[in-house]
Amino acid sequence: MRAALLQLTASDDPEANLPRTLAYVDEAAAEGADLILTPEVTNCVSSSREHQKAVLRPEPRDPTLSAMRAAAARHQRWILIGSLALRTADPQGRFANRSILIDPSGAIAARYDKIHMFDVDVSDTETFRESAAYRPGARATVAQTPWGGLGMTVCYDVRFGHLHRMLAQAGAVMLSVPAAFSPVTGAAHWEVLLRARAIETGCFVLAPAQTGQHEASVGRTRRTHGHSMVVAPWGEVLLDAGTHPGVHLCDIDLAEVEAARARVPAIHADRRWDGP
Ligand SMILES: O=C(O)CNC(=O)[C@H](CS)NC(=O)CCC(=O)C(=O)O
Repeated sequence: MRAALLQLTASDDPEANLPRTLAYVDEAAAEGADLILTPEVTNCVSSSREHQKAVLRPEPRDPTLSAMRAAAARHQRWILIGSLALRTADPQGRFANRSILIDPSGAIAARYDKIHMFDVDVSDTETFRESAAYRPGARATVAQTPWGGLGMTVCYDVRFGHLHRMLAQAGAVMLSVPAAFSPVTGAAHWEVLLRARAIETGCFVLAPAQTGQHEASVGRTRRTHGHSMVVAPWGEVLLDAGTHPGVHLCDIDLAEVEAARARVPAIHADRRWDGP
């Protein structure tokens, strides 16, 4: 199976971001990718709630989603939109941070709303209150694909190891971790967290990331860590995309999942304790 991770530097303008994303999808399809993955908030990286209110749409009217569904059908490939920021019917006006899997007919195969909100003071200058803008999801999702179960997560979820273990126990052989990681925590934690999740679960970890300096017409600009990554179930880093935007390909042999789990059966046979 050939995966293509699209590393993006999205701005806060969904209309301006879309042509670049679609050009990368075309490139990935031409390179023979079976599954094309994009980062968290593919449509809009913004720090301004007012701006988001003005530019975001609910799922049925989101132009990025419509265009990606058409692209999946045109190329007959699977596409995982790492996430879209979407309007919802939430009475408090909060958005959804929603990961969406599209099948090769262009139909939506699965959805996952990010569960863990990044409400963190990383440093004096880097503070995040994701829960002020987004409504957290409440349901974990393992999507069925031709290559086996795909456990869907988003960004900060990567720090909650039990979610990933649960996804693996529910049948995941791949975990998607689309991200817009902060540069400070990225440098310290990103790779080791992804490798830990892969080793603990015996899953392939597919982690497409936002990278670089994100242009913003409103509010403060943001920087992200980049380093989109694929990690094998034994823990090897198969792909580290560095910090340049673009299409990054990685060939994956799903037989490695059972091989790793047979060598160290921590996810199935040797499990004894499921919490208090
Ligand atoms: O804000 C949006 O529009 C979309 N959401 C994000 O970019 C989120 C919240 S700010 N980013 C993360 O979860 C980074 C986690 C991270 O960096 C860590 O765990 O260290």
